Amino acid sequence: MNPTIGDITDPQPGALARFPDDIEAHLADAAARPADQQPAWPDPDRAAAARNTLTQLPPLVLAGEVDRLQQRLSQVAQGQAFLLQAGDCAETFEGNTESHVSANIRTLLQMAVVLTYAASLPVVKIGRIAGQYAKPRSNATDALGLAVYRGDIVNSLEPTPGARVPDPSRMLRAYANSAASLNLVRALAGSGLADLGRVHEWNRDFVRDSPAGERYEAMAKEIDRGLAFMSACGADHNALHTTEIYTSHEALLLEYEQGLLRRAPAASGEPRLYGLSSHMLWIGERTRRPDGAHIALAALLANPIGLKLGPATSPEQAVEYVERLDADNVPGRLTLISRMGRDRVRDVLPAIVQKVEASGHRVVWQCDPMHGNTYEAASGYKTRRFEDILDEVKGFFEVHRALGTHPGGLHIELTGDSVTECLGGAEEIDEQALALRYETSCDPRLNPGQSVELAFLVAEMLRS
Ligand SMILES: O=C[C@H](O)[C@H](O)COP(=O)(O)O
Ligand SMILES: C=C(OP(=O)(O)O)C(=O)O
Repeated sequence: MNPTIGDITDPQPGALARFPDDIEAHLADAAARPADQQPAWPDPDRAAAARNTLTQLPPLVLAGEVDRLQQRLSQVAQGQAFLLQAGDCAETFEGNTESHVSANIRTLLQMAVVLTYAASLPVVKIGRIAGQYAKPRSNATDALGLAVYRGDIVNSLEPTPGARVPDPSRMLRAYANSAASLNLVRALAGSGLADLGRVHEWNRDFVRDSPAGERYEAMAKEIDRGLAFMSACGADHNALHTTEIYTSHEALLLEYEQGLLRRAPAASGEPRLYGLSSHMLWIGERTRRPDGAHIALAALLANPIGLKLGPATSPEQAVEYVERLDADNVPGRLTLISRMGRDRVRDVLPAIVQKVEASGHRVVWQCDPMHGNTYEAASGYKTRRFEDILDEVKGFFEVHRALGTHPGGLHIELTGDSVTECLGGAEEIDEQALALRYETSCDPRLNPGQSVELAFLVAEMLRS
């Protein structure tokens, strides 16, 4: 077992009113709405106490950083940049190690270099990191009949009844773990790991070692020449050796998100309400009921917001969400993350894109090719096929090409560890191989080889 950061003692619950009356009234309204996927805390007062502690701790990110991401996403929405958002399905406290965090960031950067080159556009990089600890689940119990694991911020994966009891002190451990990984992410973004030459060197290793490497060799060589050219021109040191990496997670666990709300001056100078648990927050497929607490909270925040849209979404509903979550009509304020499944994306997405574009709102269109393509293998492992993932991305590009809209980004579950959780890819992982290194605590992730291969294949799509 890796050491985990210890619990923080809960203070007594105190007065929660921290904001001007009108904001408190909106927050009270949001909190009173139906909230799906929340834990049944055995002692709700302890959960309130943990939330109170969070209100007194430093925010994890700063409003200025959130505003900068908003500007970057506004470029994506206007077709001037591409968005790559990726990381673990579920972070764990035990997995919050230097090697795991660095490997995930390294994989994100490797993909980003290839996409930047192919798209000839800046790539905005957002990790599913430093807070991706809460999971929505399909069922309340697991195959053993135990209360289901809802992410390390709620309960433990350990298969015992006691370990599955929701424990509010885990919110404080999640905060501490997020602070630690965020600290590392910030350092990595400003240090050698982000050096473009070094990242490309890893991609060259991938091209050399991968059974499918030959196919990507020409592009890797072009990138070599591009880097040599930039360096010969004396391109700006910062652009070549450091990068910006933003954080995101699903805003699922309401007490946690409420505890990290802060009012801070926005870029305009006006104070606004931010969710400072992360730069970007998204609302998941299972918690996006229009009258619910999650959507109401997201609507109040100054952060860029993501919204997952599954295949049952109608174009009219999509427009309602957009009007609600992008009331001020800010390009890139809302990222619509389609996760339709490879067999539905070509049928369902076009009408949604057309109707939302016609509404005049400039959203980021992002494809999550993971969550609509999950199934259970005969061995019982939850998995996804690389070819299905690729096909959904292809469908997403086809839809946007046909409509003349910008296929703005990808949302991927991956890890920098060499796991065997998704089938296929150049390594041809088959169902027997799943057992070799199946480590996810929730959904199957692409491994580094599959992730970089996907980036090269998407690069081909971007250039075609
Ligand atoms: O990551 C996403 C969800 O938490 C997940 O797909 C739900 O998984 P389940 O169907 O195993 O509960
Ligand atoms: C749960 C997730 O996705 P979705 O809400 O799309 O199922 C996720 O991205 O972790």
